[in-house]
Amino acid sequence: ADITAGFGPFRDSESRLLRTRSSRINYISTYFQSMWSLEELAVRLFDAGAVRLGDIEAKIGRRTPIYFDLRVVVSHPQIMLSVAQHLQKLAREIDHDLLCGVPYAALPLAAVMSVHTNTPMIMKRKETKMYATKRILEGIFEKNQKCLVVEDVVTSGGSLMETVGTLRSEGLVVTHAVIVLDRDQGGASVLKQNGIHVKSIFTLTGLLKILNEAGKIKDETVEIILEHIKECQFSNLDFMKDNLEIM
Ligand SMILES: O=c1ccn([C@@H]2O[C@H](COP(=O)(O)O)[C@@H](O)[C@H]2O)c(=O)[nH]1
Repeated sequence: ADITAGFGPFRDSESRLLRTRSSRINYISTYFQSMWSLEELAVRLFDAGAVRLGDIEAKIGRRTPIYFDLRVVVSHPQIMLSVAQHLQKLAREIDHDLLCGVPYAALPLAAVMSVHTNTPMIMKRKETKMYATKRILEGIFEKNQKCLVVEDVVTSGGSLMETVGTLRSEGLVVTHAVIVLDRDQGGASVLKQNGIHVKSIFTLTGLLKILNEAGKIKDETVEIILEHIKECQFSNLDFMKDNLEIM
C-alpha cells in the first residue's frame, strides 16, 4: 500500500521522493502506527525520565514528591508522537480553528498536532517582541476565531490561564484546553470557573495507579504523593492575579 498517498502535506512529487528514502518512509509509517494504550504511554514516559520522584522544588518555591517533566519528550520522537495522538483524540470533539501551545513544553506537542491535523497554530511569546512586529502572538489569526490551548501539566491552572488571558486580550475565543496531566490539585476546577474546560490524557491519581501496577512506583511512594495532593489544593488564582490580563 502507498502509505504516503493523500497524507496531508506530503503529496505528488514530495510523496514520490518520500517513497525513495527509507528513513522518511519509516517516519511516515511511525505516523500511522496504531496508538499506544495509556498504560504503555505512561510506562514509556516513566522510562524516558518524564516522572521524577523525590523532594523536588517546583514552581514559586512549592515542594513536591513528584514532578512531571514533559520537556524530555523532544528527545523521544515516538513518545512525542504518541502524546500528540492522545491529545488529538481529546481535541476531536472540540470545535476549534487554531491551536496554541503554552510555552515551552507544550509547543512541540501543539506543532505535531497542527501538522497531523492540518490545523493552523499560533505561538505566544514569553515577552512581547520589542522590535519589528512587536507581537505577543506569532502566526496568523483573526478576532473571534476559536483557539484550543495545549498544555503539558496543570497544577493550579495559573500558567494555562496566563496564556488564555493573552489569547482573549487579542480577541480570540478560548473555552477549552487539552493537557497531558491534571495533577488533581484543583487547577481544572479553577480553570472551569474561568470559562476553560480541561480534558486531560492522565490524572495524577490514574497515572500513579498505572505506574504502581507496572511495578515502577512503590506503594509507600504512592501514599506519600496522594497525601501531598490532598494537602496541596488550589481553589483560585488570587496568588497570581497581578500577572493575569483577563480572568
Ligand atoms: O509536575 C509538574 C508541575 C508543573 N509543571 C509546570 O508548571 C506549570 C503548571 O503549573 P500551574 O500551577 O498550573 O501553573 C506547567 O506549565 C508546567 O510547565 C511541570 O512541568 N510539571
